[in-house]
Amino acid sequence: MAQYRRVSGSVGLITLQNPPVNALSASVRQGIVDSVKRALGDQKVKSVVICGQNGVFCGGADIREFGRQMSGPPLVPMIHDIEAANKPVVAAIEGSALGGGLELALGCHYRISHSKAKLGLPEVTLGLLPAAGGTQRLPRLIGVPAALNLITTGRHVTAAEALQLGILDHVTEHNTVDVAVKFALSVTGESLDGRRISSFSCAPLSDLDSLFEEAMLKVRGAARGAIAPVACVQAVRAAATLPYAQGMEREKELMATLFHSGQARALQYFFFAQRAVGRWSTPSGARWDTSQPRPVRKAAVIGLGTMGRGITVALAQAGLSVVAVETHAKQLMEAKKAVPSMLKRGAVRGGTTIEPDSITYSETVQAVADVDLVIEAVFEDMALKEKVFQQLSIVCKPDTLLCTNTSSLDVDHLASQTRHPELVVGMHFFAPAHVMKLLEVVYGRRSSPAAVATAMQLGKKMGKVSVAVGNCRGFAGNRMLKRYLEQAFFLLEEGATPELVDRALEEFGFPMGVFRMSDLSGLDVGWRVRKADGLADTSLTGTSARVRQGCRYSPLGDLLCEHGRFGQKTGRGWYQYDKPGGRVAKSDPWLHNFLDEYRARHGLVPRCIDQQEVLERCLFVLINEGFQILEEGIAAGPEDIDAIYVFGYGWPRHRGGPMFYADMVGLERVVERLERYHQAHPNVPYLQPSGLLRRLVANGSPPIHKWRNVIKNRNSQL
Ligand SMILES: CCCCCCC/C=C/C(=O)SCCNC(=O)CCNC(=O)[C@H](O)C(C)(C)COP(=O)(O)OP(=O)(O)OC[C@H]1O[C@@H](n2cnc3c(N)ncnc32)[C@H](O)[C@@H]1OP(=O)(O)O
Repeated sequence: MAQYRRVSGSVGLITLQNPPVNALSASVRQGIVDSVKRALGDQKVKSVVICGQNGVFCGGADIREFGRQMSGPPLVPMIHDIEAANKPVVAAIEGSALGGGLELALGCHYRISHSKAKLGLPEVTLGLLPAAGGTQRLPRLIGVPAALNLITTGRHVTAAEALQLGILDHVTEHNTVDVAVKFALSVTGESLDGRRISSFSCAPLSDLDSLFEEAMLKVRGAARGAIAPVACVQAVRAAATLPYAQGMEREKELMATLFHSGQARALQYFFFAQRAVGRWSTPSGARWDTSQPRPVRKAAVIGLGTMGRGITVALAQAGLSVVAVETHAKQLMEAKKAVPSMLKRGAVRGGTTIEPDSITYSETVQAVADVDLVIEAVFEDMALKEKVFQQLSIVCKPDTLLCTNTSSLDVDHLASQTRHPELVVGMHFFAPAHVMKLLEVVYGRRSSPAAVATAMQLGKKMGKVSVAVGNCRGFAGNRMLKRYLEQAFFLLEEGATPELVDRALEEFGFPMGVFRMSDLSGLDVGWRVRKADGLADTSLTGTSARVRQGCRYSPLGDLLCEHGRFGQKTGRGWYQYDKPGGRVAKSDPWLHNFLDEYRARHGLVPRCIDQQEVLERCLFVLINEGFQILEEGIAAGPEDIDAIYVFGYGWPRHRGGPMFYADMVGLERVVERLERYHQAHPNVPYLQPSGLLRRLVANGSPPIHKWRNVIKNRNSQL
């Protein structure tokens, strides 16, 4: 809807009304069309102001309408009619002017904004392009290079930057609508000839071809197979080379290729999925809207290795005062140097300032006596962690929340070491902890709703996407990853190479394939866990070398570690590097010989493995574990798993996340392929389709947003 009224005698004021962000739904567009017509037809009205209710100009087209039959007046002619009006139209921008919202403002003759507003054309992040004239008007207004940057990245800019770029005419600290109305009065009757952006030409550039070639190269490099950024470059090129009307045709044509694409569906699903994970709940009844978080002003970190340092930085960046504890003097000294420089680099990147004395360092756990929350980040060793939790339980205030940054250990067991198990939760950060967006908040059997709510809220304050998950080995992310890694090892045994497997995964859209990723994170990490679990026994020979607990097992990773090949840190792993710590992975003949010898030793006849098999084996088994996790209630919904994989494991966002990908591929096909692979590898039980996956197929493979109903029905029968 849009409200229309006349103010200050001669100004028609149009207010968009569609809470919470005044998205341009069919009824809002109809309201705008009707109001503009009224204003232009009213002789008493000399100028027009368009604003949005509740301090938000407009969050853009209504994304929820995209998957449906479109109705109501289309955006392009609506904006065209505003620009063609013979009375000045002023956009009064507060809050956000994004996507179609900014495109609407670009159709106005003047743009006035509050200093706190954010502007941008984020359509590319939804798999689209700004197809309401954005790709044609913005380059004409601010020049091709700046428009390319905004349109291909979708980044939001502040009002100050928008003013500098020339998007805005004026920025105010006062009531924006009042300022815009006054301004509209002041320009009444003035010529609008120089105010219609569609009549502008793009500022000439000396070498347009090389500018666009470079832009295309950059975009293709960063897009990892996403098609929208490429289409954005093509559309801006049309603005630079064609008259406006033809440019608009090109914009429409390019949008048509994107609009119904699987990538657009995936990205729009993911937009809502990110918001859905904020509405968390746990089986014990704790919920985002009813569980009260506790205030956390002062926090502590125990253990200042790589993770602890990152967490310390992230806490300080969130404005908390932090006590950083490390009992090893050398490690403490190193951390005292490293943390301030990490903070400094972060401040430069983010344009922020950090209070230098917000962090105090200590060599003893006693220093955490008065903190509100502790995050333990010591070495991944249960005995050590037990000791830390026992100590914390004595030293801390009785109501201090005790969190563990374990990546797989039992949170309930750690809680049992304390006097207040209800105040214990897992906070599983991803390295580097001050950079990576994902945080798994792991609730235990006894974690109180307030404890979960506090950890979730703290994560948000730290700029993380916090996902609540239940307690199990590896939680959601690493539990699924284990199956993916196992399949990758099995593929090597059967004839694949690390290069082949990695290429398939990288072409799928992962920034790194599984083997390059293992080399980066260190092969010794998994080896240590497998040794602790009694799995990494390379003394076994014959058939028993490749079987553990009755299931297929590959000792390849263990053997590599025994050769001292820990990945990048030792200069050798699945690949070779020019030196320890080197970054550029090169194919390693030693490794290929090693694989040949290994296969010969175990009587394995290598066969040709294609990329499709790599993707199906590695991804479908990971997805299958995801269904198992949903079945067990470890994750509340598919959106949680998808957010974990996109934000924590490099799953390409334009493929929506593993669970969305399964929906796209078709659940029946996933079941069929898993069954086939299970038949071929009967000693790999995880290739058997999970009960939930089968039930969804039996229920006619409902779309992903209906899966929760099937999960709920099952749980209510238990
Ligand atoms: C052939 C057809 C041609 C059509 C041409 C189309 C050209 C134009 C395309 C577009 O405009 S696409 C949309 C572009 N806009 C965006 O991408 C902005 C998306 N929104 C945001 O970034 C943020 O919501 C915000 C506006 C910055 C506000 O952030 P805040 O943190 O305050 O609130 P949120 O929790 O994010 O959102 C609240 C609520 O509103 C829903 N929502 C937000 N934007 C939209 C939207 N554009 N359409 C529909 N719904 C929207 C959001 O999902 C939240 O609801 P819940 O999911 O929590 O229920």
